[in-house]
Amino acid sequence: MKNAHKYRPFRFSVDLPDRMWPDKKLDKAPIWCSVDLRDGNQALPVPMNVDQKLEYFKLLCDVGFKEIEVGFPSASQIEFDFIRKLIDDNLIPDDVYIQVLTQARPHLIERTVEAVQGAKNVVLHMYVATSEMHRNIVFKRSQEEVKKIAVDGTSYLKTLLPRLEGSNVLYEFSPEAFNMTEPDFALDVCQAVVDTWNPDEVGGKVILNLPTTIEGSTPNVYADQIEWFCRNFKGRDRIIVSIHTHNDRGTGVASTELALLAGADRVEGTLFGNGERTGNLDIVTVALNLYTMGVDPGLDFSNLPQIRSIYERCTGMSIHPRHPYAGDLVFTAFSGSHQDAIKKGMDLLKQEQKEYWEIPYLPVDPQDLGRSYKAIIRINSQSGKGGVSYILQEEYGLEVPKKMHPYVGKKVNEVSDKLVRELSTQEVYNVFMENFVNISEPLDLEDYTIKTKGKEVSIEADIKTNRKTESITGKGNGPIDAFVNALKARGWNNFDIVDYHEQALGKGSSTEAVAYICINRNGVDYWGVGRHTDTIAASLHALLSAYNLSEKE
Ligand SMILES: CC(=O)SCCNC(=O)CCNC(=O)[C@H](O)C(C)(C)COP(=O)(O)OP(=O)(O)OC[C@H]1O[C@@H](n2cnc3c(N)ncnc32)[C@H](O)[C@@H]1OP(=O)(O)O
Ligand SMILES: CC(C)C(=O)C(=O)O
Repeated sequence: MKNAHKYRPFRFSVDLPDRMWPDKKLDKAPIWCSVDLRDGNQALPVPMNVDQKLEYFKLLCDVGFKEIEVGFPSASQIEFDFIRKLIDDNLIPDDVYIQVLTQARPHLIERTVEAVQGAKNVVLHMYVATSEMHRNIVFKRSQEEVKKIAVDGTSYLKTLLPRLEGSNVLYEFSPEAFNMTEPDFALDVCQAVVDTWNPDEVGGKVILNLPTTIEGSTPNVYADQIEWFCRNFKGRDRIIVSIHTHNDRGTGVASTELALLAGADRVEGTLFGNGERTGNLDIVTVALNLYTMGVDPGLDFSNLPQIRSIYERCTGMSIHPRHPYAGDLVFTAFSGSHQDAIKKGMDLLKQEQKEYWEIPYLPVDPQDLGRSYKAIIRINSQSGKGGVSYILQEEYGLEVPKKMHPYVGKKVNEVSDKLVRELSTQEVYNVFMENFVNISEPLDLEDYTIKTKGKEVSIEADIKTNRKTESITGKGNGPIDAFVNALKARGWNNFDIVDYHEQALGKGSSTEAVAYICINRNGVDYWGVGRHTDTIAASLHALLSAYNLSEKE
């Protein structure tokens, strides 16, 4: 990268050697404000229409947002009409504040106030960019002149308050690009704006929203800026400190979390981080990060797939498969060691009543977010025996004995390696069935009869080979022992049973027996499985399967 010299180091840090935020903990939810319908919407190639906005607004209310920025009413007729519809059709829950954004220009302010007349609860949000870059490039004005835009805009808005008689009105001011503004100047503008609005006279607190409009530093620098601002603002109890981060450096979430440690009270963001360029802060992630630290976020994401589907339909955006919490693949392990650990964790969870969720590689219970356990393990050539046996157990109820896992895992791995792709659960099952279950060549059990006399069991079995059917007989202390002796007497010998397991599969009249038998032949272990409605038949098939597999090698 030969052009690094084009970019200069970040210049707007504060000097805060006694910073306190690194020792703080996130132990309560902030006030949340969704800006999906404004900042998110303004970044869409095709902004939402009124119907989509209505559906989205309902979604935000259902999730539990109490402050929702519903638009920039002076921007377009659609924005204006949507807000009017919300108010005129009484669609806003009584405990929800709608928020509207405007520049500090009189005709836009006036139109904004017109848009919200009659609303029960309103946040009037005005922004003026304060950064050096904006002052020089956009406004071409000095610090004092830019401050005057903010103060004059605030004064003008205040003169219109009588038009909102009967509404609960809060004022929000954003020094846009706060993070790239000289800290003293940002503080000075905000102080002047709050003094102009004078919350002691108007009532309520002023929301001072301090955005990283474009990210420009590491999150710790932003946290310092927020802590410094909170400490130095005169009349901290007259304001709510709000943060509004973007994600240009991919650290929108981190910036928000550190800024909360640094003293911010309120967070603006969007679902899944839709917004300008690389997006706004993803509120879902911050809220669920709190949740997974044991803090109730006060927002309900227990049906994330449904929220995601409404989001995708209304915005036309899609969610990356690895998007935190919401992506298709975030609860899926393909790799063997992860699968092994997840299977062990899930097995323990079934056996023990645990106080805390503790599954390696699954930081959150998928079911808490409306996801299932179905896809937590998927099989490809990176997968191992633990994952394969998890699928067989969870999807097909097959309790493959632990010592057999490596044999099944190897077969499945070979198939996936050969196909160079993921295997469906059905394919995993097929590999298991075809390679281990009821293997009937060269020897097949056609029929058998068991007789019991005292403790002795005798068997007569018809065994079909590729040429003919032979009847063999044997005695033993149980059916399997008798069958082994019958086989050995016929000369199909030179093996020992070294392991045996059985299970019932299914319920009621459709219950089947599954037997797993391991024989050792010439020092090598071979596992076979028998599946039958009859328990003894299942065991005999398991033994023959193991024997047949040893013959194939
Ligand atoms: C960081 C953010 O996301 S801020 C929100 C951004 N969102 C949007 O812009 C979406 C909605 N915006 C719009 O529909 C339009 O831009 C409107 C309606 C606000 C204004 O429209 P127009 O006046 O036609 O155009 P435009 O936005 O280009 O206006 C630029 C002028 O506003 C001035 N301006 C920009 N921001 C502000 C502000 N916050 N307060 C006062 N004046 C401002 C500029 O300096 C410029 O002035 P100039 O003409 O003297 O150079
Ligand atoms: C209007 C402000 C808060 C904004 O959207 C930003 O700075 O990103």
